[in-house]
Amino acid sequence: MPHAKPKALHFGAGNIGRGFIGALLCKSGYHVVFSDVDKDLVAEMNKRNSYTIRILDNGRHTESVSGISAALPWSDDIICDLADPDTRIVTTAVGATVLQEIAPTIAKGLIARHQADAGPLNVIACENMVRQTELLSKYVHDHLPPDESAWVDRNIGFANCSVDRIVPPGEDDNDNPLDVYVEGFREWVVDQTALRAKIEPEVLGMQLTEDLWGYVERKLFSLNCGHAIIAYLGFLKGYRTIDRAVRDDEIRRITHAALHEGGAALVRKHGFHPSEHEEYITRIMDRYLNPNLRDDVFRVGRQPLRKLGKGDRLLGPLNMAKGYGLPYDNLAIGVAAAFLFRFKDDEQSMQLGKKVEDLGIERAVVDVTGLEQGSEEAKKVVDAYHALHARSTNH
Ligand SMILES: NC(=O)c1ccc[n+]([C@@H]2O[C@H](COP(=O)([O-])OP(=O)(O)OC[C@H]3O[C@@H](n4cnc5c(N)ncnc54)[C@H](O)[C@@H]3O)[C@@H](O)[C@H]2O)c1
Ligand SMILES: O=P(O)(O)OC[C@@H](O)[C@@H](O)[C@H](O)[C@H](O)CO
Repeated sequence: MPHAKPKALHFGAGNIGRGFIGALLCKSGYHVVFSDVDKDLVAEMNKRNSYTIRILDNGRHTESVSGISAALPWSDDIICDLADPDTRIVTTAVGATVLQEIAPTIAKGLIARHQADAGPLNVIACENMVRQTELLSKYVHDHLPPDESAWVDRNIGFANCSVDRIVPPGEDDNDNPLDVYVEGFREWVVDQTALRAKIEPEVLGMQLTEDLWGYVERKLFSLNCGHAIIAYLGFLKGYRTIDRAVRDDEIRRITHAALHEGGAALVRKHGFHPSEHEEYITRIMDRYLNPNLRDDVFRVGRQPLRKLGKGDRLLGPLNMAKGYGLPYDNLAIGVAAAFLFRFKDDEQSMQLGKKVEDLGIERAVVDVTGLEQGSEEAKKVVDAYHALHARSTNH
């Protein structure tokens, strides 16, 4: 049955899905269908159809989200939703490593949409990585025959974006397990040039731009960079939450200095005004310090192999700073700390530990980060690793 309202389909009903993207779409007048692999979560969403967002800034307040529904990704309902002319927008927040898993469903749904002559649609992946929606588009095209690929190119806008709001893990003692805790700050910037249809109704708080890359790199190489450094150094000193870790003088000094190292490179590359970028850094440091969020160092540090990727939050700014001949010593400390992060429930952290054990730290650094063997930057990371390892309380 078509809904009277325009529809949005959102993959991933986790923290950012419920706490930001799905909620914003709902507030903008869409009926939001969440799709998640978690059967209990899907059942709960269909039972309650609503939840509360608790905004944890100084003056705490709440927002309620209602009129939602949910379906499992492998259900026929999702294909029907993708083929429904009322569906205007598809978003994801499943994790960058999961995009490949949802691509076959999206491809199948888009073929059905073509057959139903249901018109254009925009897809926006809200994962923390550079060119995340382009990657999803590539995976989707891998599942399309050539004639369908051509139709999708003409009718489906795959738009990259930058998405920013800290949404920590939820608390277990809520009456409604769907409730979610967020910070007040939010920013969602989308590449307007890739859209294939006007986003209608307009999504409140979604900023459209023809020049996305400055936003993407500014956010990933600043907020996420500092966040990761606090998580890894915090773990080594035995802190459980980001706000506690960043209150440690040494961690705060290294993080702040790393943000300035990456910041100097960002200012050079994107032409940001230095004093505005300074304000951006100050605001980020304040966000880390928010004591109400109690964000988990294991959530923020999760999947260190992804975070140590060449274009990701640590190596991205390090390589950029190095490229401009700027200092990067504190960024190198952050990279080194990532090699010491261990959490038994985090597969990547355990794989990373095994790699260090098998190859030794010098070769592991080269293998994981793509830094050149014997280079000044690889050496700085290895030296910082040895210094941290010697002092760590967690090893
Ligand atoms: N939490 C944040 O502060 C935040 C902010 C900005 C961006 N992000 C990005 O959003 C994404 C999700 O992060 P999160 O913190 O919400 O994680 P999360 O673990 O809370 O949510 C991910 C959800 O995706 C679901 N999922 C996993 N595989 C799936 C599949 N195949 N199909 C459908 N659903 C699937 C999970 O069950 C889970 O509910 C990540 O890429 C993250 O980098 C997170
Ligand atoms: O989601 P990840 O694993 O890429 O990164 C962890 C956090 O840094 C991240 O989720 C931030 O909270 C978020 O990017 C804030 O906008």
